[in-house]
Amino acid sequence: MKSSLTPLGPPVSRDRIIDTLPKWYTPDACLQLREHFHGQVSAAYQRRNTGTVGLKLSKVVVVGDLYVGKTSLIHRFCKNVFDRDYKATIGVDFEIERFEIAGIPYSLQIWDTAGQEKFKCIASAYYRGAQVIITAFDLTDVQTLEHTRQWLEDALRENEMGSCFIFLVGTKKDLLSGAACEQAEAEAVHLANEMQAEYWSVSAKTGENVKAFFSRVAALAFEQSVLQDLEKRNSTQPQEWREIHPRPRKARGLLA
Ligand SMILES: Nc1nc2c(ncn2[C@@H]2O[C@H](COP(=O)(O)OP(=O)(O)OP(=O)(O)O)[C@@H](O)[C@H]2O)c(=O)[nH]1
Ligand SMILES: [Mg+2]
Repeated sequence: MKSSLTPLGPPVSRDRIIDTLPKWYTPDACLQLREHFHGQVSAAYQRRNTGTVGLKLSKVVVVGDLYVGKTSLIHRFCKNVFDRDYKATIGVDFEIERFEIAGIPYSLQIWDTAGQEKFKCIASAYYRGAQVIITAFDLTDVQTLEHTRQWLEDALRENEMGSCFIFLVGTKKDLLSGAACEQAEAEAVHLANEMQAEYWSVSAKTGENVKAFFSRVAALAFEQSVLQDLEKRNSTQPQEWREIHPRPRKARGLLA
């Protein structure tokens, strides 16, 4: 499907083209069980009526303890590399990833923040305006899972209630298998439900689930952006127009 909007820069690579809503990791902790884009969103992109969404840069913030693998996860996705040596992130860093979703150009600005306590006040200055918060922990270190509550609370404090999609991500999946992996995932799924987050297990080392995870993030953020844009434009239409075209569900309802 070709976009009617002129994308900024060269065409997106083939593996950044998303035509259908990517699936969740587990239905036990997932933000959206639908297998297809929301009806209003499908109708909007078929009519090329996605407003300014094609020009939008959605902010994604990745938080979590030091050494859990935030930078490795982002680098695996954005650059397809993995570095065994640890280099602490100082403050923040970001990458921009361009997608084409349902024929519409769409970009994520992925903010990588430092887990080290001494950089926390620099990093937290960048939490504001996030559409997606990714809280990462190390599947082999249960303490890092316990700390995700605090990371999420700090990130949410800088954002409007109900305005962010939340993901809980267990990293270093390659280091666990069998019962140990199942046990760690079960604890994480439990916490994800409390946080109203979607749960994913990934490995930056092997690349397992990394592309699937970010595709899911991009597609859900895209869908929410289209719904919000439609809602905004509907609410500025005259009364008679609104009666013919009912308002879409509130985007925050996607979390239910
Ligand atoms: N085996 C394995 N090691 C990993 C994986 N992801 C990261 N690591 C290693 O874990 C260490 C920490 O990774 P980073 O990505 O730098 O961690 P971080 O969360 O960005 O750390 P800060 O920037 O200090 O907050 C590095 O030595 C990585 O090579 C993984 O999926 N599997
Ligand atoms: Mg880092």
